[in-house]
Amino acid sequence: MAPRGGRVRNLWRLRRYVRPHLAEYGWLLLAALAATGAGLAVPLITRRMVDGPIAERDPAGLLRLGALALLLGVAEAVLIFIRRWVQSSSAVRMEAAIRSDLYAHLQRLHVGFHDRWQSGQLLSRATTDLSVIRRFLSFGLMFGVLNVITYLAVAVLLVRLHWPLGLLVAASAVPLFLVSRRFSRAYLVASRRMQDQLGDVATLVEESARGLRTTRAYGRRPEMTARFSRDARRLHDTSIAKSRLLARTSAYFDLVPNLTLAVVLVTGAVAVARGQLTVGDLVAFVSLQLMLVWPVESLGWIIANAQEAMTAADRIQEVLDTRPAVADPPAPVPLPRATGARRLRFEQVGFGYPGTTGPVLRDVELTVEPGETVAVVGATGCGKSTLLSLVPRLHDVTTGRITLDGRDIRDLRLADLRRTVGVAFEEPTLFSMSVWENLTLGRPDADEDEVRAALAVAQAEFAYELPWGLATRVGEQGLSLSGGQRQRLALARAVLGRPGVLVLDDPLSALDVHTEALVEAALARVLRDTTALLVVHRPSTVALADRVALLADGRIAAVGTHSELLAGVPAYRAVLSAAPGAAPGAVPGATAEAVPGATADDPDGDPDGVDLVRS
Ligand SMILES: Nc1ncnc2c1ncn2[C@@H]1O[C@H](COP(=O)(O)OP(=O)(O)OP(=O)(O)O)[C@@H](O)[C@H]1O
Repeated sequence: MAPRGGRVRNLWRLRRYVRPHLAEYGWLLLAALAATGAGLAVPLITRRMVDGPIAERDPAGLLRLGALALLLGVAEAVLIFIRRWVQSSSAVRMEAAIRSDLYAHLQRLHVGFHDRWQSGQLLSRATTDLSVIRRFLSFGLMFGVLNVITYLAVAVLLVRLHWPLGLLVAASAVPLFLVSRRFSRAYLVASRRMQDQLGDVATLVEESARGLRTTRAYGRRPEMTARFSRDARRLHDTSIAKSRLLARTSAYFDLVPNLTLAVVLVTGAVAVARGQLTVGDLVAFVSLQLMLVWPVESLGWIIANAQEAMTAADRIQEVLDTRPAVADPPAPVPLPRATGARRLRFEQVGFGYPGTTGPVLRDVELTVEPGETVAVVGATGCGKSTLLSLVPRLHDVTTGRITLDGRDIRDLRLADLRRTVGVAFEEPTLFSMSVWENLTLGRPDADEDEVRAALAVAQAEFAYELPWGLATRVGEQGLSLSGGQRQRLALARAVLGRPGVLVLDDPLSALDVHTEALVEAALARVLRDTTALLVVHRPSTVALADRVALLADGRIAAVGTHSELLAGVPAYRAVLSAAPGAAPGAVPGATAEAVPGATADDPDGDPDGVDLVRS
């Protein structure tokens, strides 16, 4: 949590969203001041009525002044209506502008940021926190300014009517000020705690909704419910404590003006009896003082609202102040638009996730020649997916560099890089949009023929059989499709438009043997024209690759053809035989029939595989 000064500054920094509405705010303030002026004039007219027409029994004068009071009352009502109408709509527009900037920023932020932040915390910032800020901009701020002006104006009028009582009323602001200071400090802590806990609950709800199947399948509903109840109870307790704090302070804010009123009534009556004050003066004094009750009573709410808005601004700025770690370089190097395969090279690449001890990848040296396909094989958790994620710059290398046609990928414009690199992840994500939109996510300009060709490669023509064909909206995260169908659509998305580099993380894992064979055959044709890096778990998929890189302990332990590695690197054989789809005790490709050119007892093979490492 930022220090107090920082939080005020964070709220102040949102002024750029208010700036376009400054003129509206000016008019609003003017309307509000006019309404307050009209309201303040009524007690003064009442005073003249009491001391004039009523005391002198002058019905015509009474009617005149009554009509004037009525007119002022109507004017006040109309002005308040206009103020509220305009006020809400400009605040909603400001909220929408902040929300779209926040969303755009979240989209720009690197993957590492999203790894660290709970989605519920982001969700609550984009919803609850922004609503708090909208309430402050539409009501809290305006009433804060207006109430101070009203208080000052009334205090001046009261002092002019009867200075000792006027000063008494003005002095009653001192205890109010002291209470509000203590209250705002305590309320700030409580509101930050509540807004954070709200984010935790949102995270839990989101996680539970996503993991519903797993929870049900493992019969963990009671545990999940208990976990949710615990967090919800915590939020409930904080919320109650916060409300009680406000209730206690509001009671005090109620008490002060009412006590002052009692003193004024008694002292005022004595003053009237002594002839120091007219009845009209006393009526006007009391009426004006009554006008202060609401501004004082609402003080607690306004302070609470301002504190919540500061907390919300603090939480929003935490996100907006995070700079994308992966961004366009200041002077991007152009990547020739040439279609066709690119040369991908890892030069002494090292990488470690922020906040973790020790690198995941070390001194990775690997070249994938144009048109070549290299499979990355290794034990689970050795860093294969991490290695692939470096190519589209989901993360940046910690040491060394990755080049594309000799250019460091960090020197390229991100849009150029990502247009050149087609990616399919282990977990195929589909968005709540049509199949067509999902497919053309990275290439909105793709035409029907290109989409058809991509679907053919991925054996995903089933998409045409969906109720509305490619216009069918797939459910949240594509849940209405099977795992294999989602994977094939994700593969089609990656190969769409024949990117110069293809990065596929175990793209066929969810497919049955028959479909896998069909996809492999089609993919083999695509791979001929592109540079590809594939993470492969199944031995059968290794056949797609020209060469294989064995990753162990974050290093490339061996590089060679499948048959070379099979023959010469025991660790490779061990990894493949442990892989799903490998027959127990036998590795496909260990015989010459399974992978042409492979021999189980390659005479040139080095048992350690050290000589096979080349790039
Ligand atoms: N976002 C992350 N933050 C911190 N550590 C991570 C993150 N993602 C992965 N790791 C760690 O990095 C290491 C390599 O993970 P990675 O997913 O690259 O392995 P992998 O070889 O692809 O595994 P698998 O074959 O099981 O998919 C693991 O120890 C993992 O715990």
